[in-house]
Amino acid sequence: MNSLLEVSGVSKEYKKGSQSFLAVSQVDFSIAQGETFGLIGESGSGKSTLGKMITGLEHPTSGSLLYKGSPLWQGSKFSRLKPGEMQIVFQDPQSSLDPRMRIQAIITEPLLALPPAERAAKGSTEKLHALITRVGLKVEHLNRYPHEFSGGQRQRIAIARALITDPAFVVLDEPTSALDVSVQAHVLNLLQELKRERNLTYLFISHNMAVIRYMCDRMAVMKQGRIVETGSVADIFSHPEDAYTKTLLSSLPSLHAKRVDTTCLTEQN
Ligand SMILES: Nc1ncnc2c1ncn2[C@@H]1O[C@H](COP(=O)(O)OP(=O)(O)OP(=O)(O)O)[C@@H](O)[C@H]1O
Repeated sequence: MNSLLEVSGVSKEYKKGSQSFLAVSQVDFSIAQGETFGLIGESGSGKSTLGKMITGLEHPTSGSLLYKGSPLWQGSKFSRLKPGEMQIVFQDPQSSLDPRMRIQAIITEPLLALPPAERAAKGSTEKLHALITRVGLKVEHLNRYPHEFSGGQRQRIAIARALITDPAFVVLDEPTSALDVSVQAHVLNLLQELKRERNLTYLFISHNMAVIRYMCDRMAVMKQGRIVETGSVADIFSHPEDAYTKTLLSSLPSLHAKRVDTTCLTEQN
């Protein structure tokens, strides 16, 4: 298996005055090229902190993060191999989109990190129109503001913003948790399709076992900053070993549902 990302012994300690708190403790896992790797755990278990360390938004206290075999962190500096190679989509599109910016400016903002020629190529009118249409929105939406859209549409805008740089690796941090159930499956299906079309690798963070089962190839279960179980989704769902994983599975309403239910949905975008 070719690892795209290798996380080894990674910890994150937050300090507040004389107090310190270990949000992530000695975490190890790897993600192969083309895989969707799920991270599940209760609120506060360290999932988002891990996603932020991988994408350079938080600095690990210790441990190593290798991307394509090269360290992501050099001392206290995050070193991406190529700007825009990694992107992150956050849970709440309401707060992650600047209300004062038009959609076109929001989607093209990540291109500012790219060299001018690449910025021009990736932000061409043709590419922008193709991308906005591909995520299920319209070209005329580019002139509007975030408040003019539904939650599902706003998350489609956030997905377009993440993809404009043609990333290879995307962290999806609870990308559908803030959405109505009727909209969730549409956005999940869009993410699956985009992954296939663009040869993406995902780290998919969720607290919903059904969503992890639907989306992921392998997964890790986190509790209080530690990984308690890692394996293929099929193995963990059929033979969970850790007591906490068993608890998560027992709280799943329909353990035998292989898919997120898309049958009774109405498209709300
Ligand atoms: N910047 C910070 N300063 C101090 N503590 C923090 C900071 N960010 C996160 N924490 C703490 O670290 C722990 C892990 O938080 P994190 O957001 O990673 O958890 P999570 O598993 O993603 O939770 P959720 O599912 O609710 O998003 C929590 O106890 C949180 O309060």
